[in-house]
Amino acid sequence: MNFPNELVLQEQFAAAKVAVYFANPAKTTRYYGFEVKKEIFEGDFQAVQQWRAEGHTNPIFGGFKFDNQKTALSKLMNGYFFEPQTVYELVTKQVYGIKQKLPLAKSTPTYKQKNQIIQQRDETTWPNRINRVIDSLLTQADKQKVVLGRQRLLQLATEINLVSLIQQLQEQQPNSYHFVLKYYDEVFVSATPERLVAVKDGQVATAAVAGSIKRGTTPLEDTKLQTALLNDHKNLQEHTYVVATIVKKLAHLAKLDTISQPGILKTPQIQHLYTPITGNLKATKTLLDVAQRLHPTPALGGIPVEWALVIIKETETFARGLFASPIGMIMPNGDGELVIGIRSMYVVAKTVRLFAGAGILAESQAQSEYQETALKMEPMMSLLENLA
Ligand SMILES: C=C(O[C@H]1C=CC=C(C(=O)O)[C@@H]1O)C(=O)O
Repeated sequence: MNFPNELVLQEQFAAAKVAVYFANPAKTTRYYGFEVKKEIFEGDFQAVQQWRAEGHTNPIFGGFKFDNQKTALSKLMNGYFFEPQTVYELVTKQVYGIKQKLPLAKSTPTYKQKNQIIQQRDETTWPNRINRVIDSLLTQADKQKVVLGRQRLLQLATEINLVSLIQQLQEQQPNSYHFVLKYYDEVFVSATPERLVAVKDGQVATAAVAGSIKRGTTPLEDTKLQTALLNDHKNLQEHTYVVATIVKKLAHLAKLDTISQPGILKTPQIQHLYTPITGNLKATKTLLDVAQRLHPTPALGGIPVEWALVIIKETETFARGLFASPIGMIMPNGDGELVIGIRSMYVVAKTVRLFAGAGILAESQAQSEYQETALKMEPMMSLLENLA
């Protein structure tokens, strides 16, 4: 049997009952997995660890739910992992010193008209709720940060074309991980720039991604915004909290390399403060041990974390499910990669929920945090606006 080309895999994805597509930011590794060999619903870290230890021959894909809140919405959003019956791995090949980039699949468009967003509803009370949280941060010196999210509800004219969705992701979001998980009529999509943890051959890699600003419309404006972000007190503080917490939490699991000053991570719509954190994982420790220890980092939860989780529950109007959660892949040998389910949406037929959050500190301005969440919804909005 010939190895199918990527378009065939995308068509298989659209036709499958259960499927996954997972790609790294450079798109040098792209996975497609189809149909269920084994699955687990609502597994927490321990349950998935145990389920995994029973053995699997193929990689496992899926995600955890963010916290202990359950959503009545769906099975998928309450946490779902599956071992596909078939997994295809498309990898860039090193051909005698020349790195051959894998060509991205392209279908000849047969459509005449793009899908349309016919209704949009935002949570307009969000800034008021955020102001209350800012007030309580101002009066409690021991509470530093909480990441609060909001939803946007959309109605589409027609159901999503999944072949077009994967192709548009590849075209529009070159610097992010892609994760598309399909379970019957439910689909969760993320174009996230944020890695929670990758483990390979005893090496662990994570990163702090927190602190954001928009992209400029010209190279000059873009550089000015980048400089502003690198010198902005609120964003630097927000970022420092995340780095310090990750380093502290990893101390007994890994021997970390030296941590550098924050750099910049750019996606087409937004730029972030970014600090990669790497090291040697202690023997006997696994990807899931590290993920359990780190989640939720203060880039998705807050400081102190227990307080932040209560504020999230009180302030947000929905259970997060896979939004802001560890999602990704675990290899049969226990290595793998989990990323964070942000810049994401949840689709059932023609109804779409977009999610975005922002780090709230005492010095935050509710209105500018609202704008930041709108910016973080842009990747999914732009995807939907261009779907066949
Ligand atoms: C919660 C989100 O972003 C987090 C990740 C990166 C930067 C963030 C920030 O600058 O606020 C957030 O902590 C989201 O995109 O929905």
